[in-house]
Amino acid sequence: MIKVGIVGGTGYTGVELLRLLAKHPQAEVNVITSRAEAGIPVSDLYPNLRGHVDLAFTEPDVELLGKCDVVFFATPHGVAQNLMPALLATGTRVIDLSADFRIRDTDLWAHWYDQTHGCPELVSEAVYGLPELNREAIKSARLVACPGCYPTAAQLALMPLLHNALVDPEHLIINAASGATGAGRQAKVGMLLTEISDSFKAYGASGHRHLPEIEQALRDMQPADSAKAQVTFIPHLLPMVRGIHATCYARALAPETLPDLQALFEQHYADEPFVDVMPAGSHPETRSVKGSNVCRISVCQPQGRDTIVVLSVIDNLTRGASGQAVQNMNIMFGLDETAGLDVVALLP
Ligand SMILES: NC(=O)C1=CN([C@@H]2O[C@H](COP(=O)(O)OP(=O)(O)OC[C@H]3O[C@@H](n4cnc5c(N)ncnc54)[C@H](OP(=O)(O)O)[C@@H]3O)[C@@H](O)[C@H]2O)C=CC1
Ligand SMILES: CC(=O)N[C@@H](CCC(=O)OP(=O)(O)O)C(=O)O
Repeated sequence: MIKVGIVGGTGYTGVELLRLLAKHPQAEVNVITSRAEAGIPVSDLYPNLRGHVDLAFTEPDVELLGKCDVVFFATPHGVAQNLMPALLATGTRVIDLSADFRIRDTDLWAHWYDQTHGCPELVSEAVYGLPELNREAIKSARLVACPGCYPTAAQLALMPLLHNALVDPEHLIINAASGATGAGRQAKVGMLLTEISDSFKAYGASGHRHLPEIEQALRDMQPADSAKAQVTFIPHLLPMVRGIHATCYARALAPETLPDLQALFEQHYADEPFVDVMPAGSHPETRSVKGSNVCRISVCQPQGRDTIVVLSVIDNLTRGASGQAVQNMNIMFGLDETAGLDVVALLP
């Protein structure tokens, strides 16, 4: 069994990791940390785990975590980078769900995250954990930086088009909407039921920290000689608990010679266990992926004009965070990529 540690077990991504790993056939959680809840049994805080997880929270301790084969960080930005050098020195491998190691340009990171990076020397070693893009590099990585939730939905939607250089990479538009768990578990007035229910709004329209991350991966998936990316990204808050819906718009470079897009998408993702290209004319819905690691996609070309639209849905906590983190662990340890993730979405 792979010995797993989790730093930050009381947030939504931490408890989602526990839900998935509790049923993983080849991994067991040995250490789960929380400074505020140290000493408290996990199942006291999360009764859904009663009978499945027999552990208590402990203080984060590098020596204890270093005895694990792999450590997940489910902590706010800025935490993993401070513990990373000491932890990697113990020989354990790390999967970071935060944004600390996602952006290769540390000045750009500092600009968007409003703090100086605490561990710039390890940034270039980190592998961006989008398996459909970086599977080979993930296999041998010591440090995997899991993509953010909006980036995952948008990057999977646009990858077949950019990989085949079919659209203008400098005129991409991503309108995406997230459920409230995307904002984490901390108490904030703006996330109260009374503030968000029965309403819908955009936020961060003039700039959201996922923009540089989205653009970096959109460049990585293009042929090297033409890699550019300029994205207009507008996130929205949906009055629901889980799920992201991204509507992505791209302009065809040569509309008259476009291949059959449905066939292109189906072929691109034919061997991918966690991307489902839906039949032409489908409208994927967030509830069809609730609690599962699948990204459901559909592509269309409204009125046959030169704008291509790709619709993409994920569960922000599963494919957008903890499920993708477990998928990365499976790849790193040479396991069946779907181990512990063969879950049918909860519908309705
Ligand atoms: N929510 C989502 O949909 C997604 C979240 N993410 C990312 O995953 C990470 C976790 O998010 P989320 O689960 O929402 O959690 P929260 O940010 O709500 O939870 C944070 C956890 O980290 C622990 N923690 C906080 N500060 C420290 C510290 N200095 N040292 C050690 N532990 C600390 C907390 O426990 P305690 O303070 O008791 O130690 C708590 O368990 C974030 O970086 C987030 O951006 C990524 C994709 C999607
Ligand atoms: C609804 C909501 O507030 N969503 C979060 C993003 C979700 C996320 O967790 O992304 P990171 O891992 O990069 O933090 C936000 O817009 O800040």
